[in-house]
Amino acid sequence: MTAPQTAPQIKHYPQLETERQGNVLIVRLDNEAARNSLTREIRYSLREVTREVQDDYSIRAIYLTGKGPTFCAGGDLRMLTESKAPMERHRRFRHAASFMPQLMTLDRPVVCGVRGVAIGGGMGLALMADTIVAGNSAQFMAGFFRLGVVPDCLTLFTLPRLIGLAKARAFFYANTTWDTQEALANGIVSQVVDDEDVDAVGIALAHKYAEGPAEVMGLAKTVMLKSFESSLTEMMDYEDYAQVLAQSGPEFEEGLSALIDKRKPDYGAAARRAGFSDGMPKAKE
Ligand SMILES: CC(C)(COP(=O)(O)OP(=O)(O)OC[C@H]1O[C@@H](n2cnc3c(N)ncnc32)[C@H](O)[C@@H]1OP(=O)(O)O)[C@@H](O)C(=O)NCCC(=O)NCCSC(=O)/C=C1/CC=CC=CO1
Repeated sequence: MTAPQTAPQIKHYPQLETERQGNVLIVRLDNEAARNSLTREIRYSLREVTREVQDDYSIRAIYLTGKGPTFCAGGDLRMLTESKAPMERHRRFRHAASFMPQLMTLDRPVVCGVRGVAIGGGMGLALMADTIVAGNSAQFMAGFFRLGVVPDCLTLFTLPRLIGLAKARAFFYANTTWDTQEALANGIVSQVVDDEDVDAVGIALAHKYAEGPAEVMGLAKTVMLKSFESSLTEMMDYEDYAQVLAQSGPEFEEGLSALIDKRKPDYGAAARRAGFSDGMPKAKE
């Protein structure tokens, strides 16, 4: 039995544009009129597409970006004028938040391309990615205290870890805006390119990541995220567990034999041959 050559199509989700390029999924926030703010539709769609990717190991990396000149204007301000009843608010925000841990912990590399403003929750969304490629116009803005809301979209998790507690406090308290050079100097973006090159560079990087042992990289990502809440001995255990899993999988088999044969490994083909492309074990070729 041979593996299918054409990649399965991704479902359509409201206010998201999705495109399959081989084993890379491109996801574009698609609500330019409201500056890609995090509407119910976008949050729901991000949650659902992340779930779909979670189950589909034929997708080996993601490129996330926004359509139009603004990456993401953060939380949908219209939500703030809706009912103030505490339980209703709680439910609404829990629902609003449900895509975040899924995207943050997705066991596949995520590259984010940012052009224009990434403010508040929009910056939070970008920081959930493994790597950010910024265009010249990119601006990373705190935004939360201007509005009188607590920083959310996991920024209280990601930013202190990325830049340290003292710098994160100052960033939020002073309602800071970083241009690309400041974002680069603070290490939240990996490179700055012309706006028109952001997609090409970001997608090429996602393909490069996808060429790697994506499932093994996913294990490493999961263990890395645990490092902030674990002791040294727990980390030894996680590493050990991840290593045993990795070395029992097709990607390690491929990596080792490619090294011995002095050829470039084809991890994608190895994973396809093993038949786990949609998360369900299949008969081997
Ligand atoms: C700098 C801007 C992002 C873009 O400026 P500009 O290109 O000049 O566009 P505008 O004319 O201002 O806006 C165009 C239309 O988009 C609507 N819009 C913009 N931002 C939002 C938003 N966040 N939610 C809903 N709609 C938005 C705007 O109303 C215009 O619509 P009309 O054409 O119909 O009039 C600039 O737009 C800007 O500064 N926006 C606000 C950014 C902001 O403060 N975001 C919130 C940060 S805090 C956060 O994200 C967290 C929460 C927490 C909890 C709950 C709710 C919210 O946020």
